[in-house]
Amino acid sequence: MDLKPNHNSPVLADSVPVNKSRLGLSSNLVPYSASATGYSSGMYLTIPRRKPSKLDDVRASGWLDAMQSSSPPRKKLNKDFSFDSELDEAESAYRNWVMKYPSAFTSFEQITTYAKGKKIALFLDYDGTLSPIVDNPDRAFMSSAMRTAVRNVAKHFPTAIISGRCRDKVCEFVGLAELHYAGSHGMDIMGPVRESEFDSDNPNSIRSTDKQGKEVILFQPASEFLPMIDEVFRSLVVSTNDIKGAKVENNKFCVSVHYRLVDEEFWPTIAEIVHDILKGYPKLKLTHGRKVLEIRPVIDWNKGKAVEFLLESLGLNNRDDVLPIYVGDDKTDEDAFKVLREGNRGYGILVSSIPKETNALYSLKDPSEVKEFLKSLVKWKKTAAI
Ligand SMILES: O=P(O)(O)OC[C@H]1O[C@H](O[C@H]2O[C@H](CO)[C@@H](O)[C@H](O)[C@H]2O)[C@H](O)[C@@H](O)[C@@H]1O
Repeated sequence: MDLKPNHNSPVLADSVPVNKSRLGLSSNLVPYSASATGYSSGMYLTIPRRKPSKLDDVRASGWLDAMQSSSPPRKKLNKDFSFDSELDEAESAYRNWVMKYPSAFTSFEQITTYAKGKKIALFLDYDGTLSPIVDNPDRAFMSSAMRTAVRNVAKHFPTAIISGRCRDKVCEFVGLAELHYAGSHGMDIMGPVRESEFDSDNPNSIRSTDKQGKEVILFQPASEFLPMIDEVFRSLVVSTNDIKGAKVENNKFCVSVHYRLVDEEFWPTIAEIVHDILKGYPKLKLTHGRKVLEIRPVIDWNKGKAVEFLLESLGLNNRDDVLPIYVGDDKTDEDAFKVLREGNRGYGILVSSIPKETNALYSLKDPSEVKEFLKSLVKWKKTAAI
């Protein structure tokens, strides 16, 4: 089966910009200028080397570059108070990008033609996909129009939310009991019980009940990391306490360190703090999100694996008559796009208003386009059923 739209779709890597430090040319390997050199007591010219600082560590690891590139640059006004040519360039770059990753709207017919006779399974990320990105993560509410769109779509297609947030928090934000939820980037899944698949010996899989009293399976592949994550969360809260605007969020199996409201001057300090704490925890790793550093266990589990797990528990995995669609905006969603893209299993839709490297096949500009796309799916399903 060929799900690809009509474009060459390169599989691309991490979008951290390439610079000297990523190429291993860290600043302490570069000779200093003449003014910094001196003669030793002997005859030889020596080049004093600065002791590598913590800042070098975070630079060399590419963290600072990634932090700086984790959100679109601000639009600039020129002295005539009109947007300068950078904007035109940005627009034309976006137009070129959309040719490579067509809008799921303009390709709607292509998508639905392929979906005819198939069962669509829908996977939705939360922040930046169902809710717009806002300064305060505790106030990233979904509009009631979006909630209605998600509720309606879930009446026709099995629908799951897969978020980096703690599962309870994202359940509360979405507020729809009829959906399936995976929190902590897929490391905390509440899915339906499938007797045939339930492995009672698997310590990561336990039977539980949801808030409505329905029997469910809780799959938590990183459960052993809970005390460690909690410890790191507490250390980070203490260490970032004096940095204005910094916010540490406990997402149960991972921790988010937000720097959206931190003055850029202090971003290196945030990076150093996280870097230092992580040094003591080799079983934890760092990933980058939208103005957020995310600490999570080094386990082979991600949003892509969560999609596969949910498809399996819904009895929809490896079926030619099933079309999974995943909509997301962030780097962590790339794992899910990749799973769907490899083996032409389904469609990934990246939500972005700026060009980004992605494994998705289609794009949508922002959450309001996501809402319209969901509504269109419902409309199509209703007319297709007549
Ligand atoms: O997988 P997601 O549902 O997209 O969650 C990823 C992270 O989203 C949240 O942070 C982001 O959205 C905030 C609210 O708009 C914004 O303030 C922040 O800068 C963004 O990074 C959430 O707070 C994190 O815990 C999630 O990991």
